[in-house]
Amino acid sequence: MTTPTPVVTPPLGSHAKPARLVVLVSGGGSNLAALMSACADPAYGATVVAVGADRTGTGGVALAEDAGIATFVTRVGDYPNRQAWDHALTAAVAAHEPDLVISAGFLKLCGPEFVARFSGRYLNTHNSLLPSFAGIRGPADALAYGVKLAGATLFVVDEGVDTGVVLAQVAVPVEFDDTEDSLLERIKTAERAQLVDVVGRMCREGWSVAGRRTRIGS
Ligand SMILES: Nc1nc2c(c(=O)[nH]1)N[C@@H](CN(C=O)c1ccc(C(=O)N[C@@H](CCC(=O)O)C(=O)O)cc1)CN2
Ligand SMILES: NCC(=O)N[C@@H]1O[C@H](COP(=O)([O-])[O-])[C@@H](O)[C@H]1O
Repeated sequence: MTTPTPVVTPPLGSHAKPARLVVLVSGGGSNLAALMSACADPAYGATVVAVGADRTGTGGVALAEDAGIATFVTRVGDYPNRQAWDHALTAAVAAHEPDLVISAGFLKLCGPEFVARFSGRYLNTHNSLLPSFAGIRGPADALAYGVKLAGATLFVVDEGVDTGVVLAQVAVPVEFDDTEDSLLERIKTAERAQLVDVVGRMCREGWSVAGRRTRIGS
């Protein structure tokens, strides 16, 4: 089998010129909070320039507002169809000229226009070890199946559902007496650390993609 030629993305940011992150949320925003906290250190190499949501009243948008970060809400129901919503979301994100777009608990599938506009620069953190347990019930599905390892996956979003190339994965044990909540919390703790670590390294060191294989740094 021939090895595909790597597509190399150079570092996006530095201490002097941090990479611009736009973060999309639908909920409490603990992943966003972890990123915001990391970005407070100039050596991290990135800054959150805007936070967007698909619904009103999210904790994530409240966190951003409290920190003086720009926010926007783009609701599917405010548009005549999904394509028009996708177009509006693309424009809302593009207005902030992001180097990276990060879905952190964003519970909407983005359409072809969005995925094409931010191709290769749109990441999602998902709370399962993909390709197992895609969708919006990852931890519950993992618990129901009885797997011994659960975890989180950071990947580059494509037009499929949780099918993009994998950038990083972290595993946590599933205990015999876990509930959905206890497992979710264990996953989220590991997921946040992974997100902060890998996004920072991508911004400072760049990354390569060869077919489905990826490498952070050179
Ligand atoms: N084109 C893509 N967009 C997004 C992806 C992706 O892989 N491809 N990942 C997500 C997040 N995600 C899981 O990680 C995910 C989000 C939403 C859904 C879904 O079925 N959503 C329904 C609505 C559900 C609701 O509002 O409660 C929908 O979009 O209509 C599945 C997986 C980020 N976007
Ligand atoms: N498939 C989408 C999905 O389930 N995403 C999950 O939502 C949580 C958001 O938490 P947060 O709002 O505290 O960052 C995260 O665990 C993320 O993996």
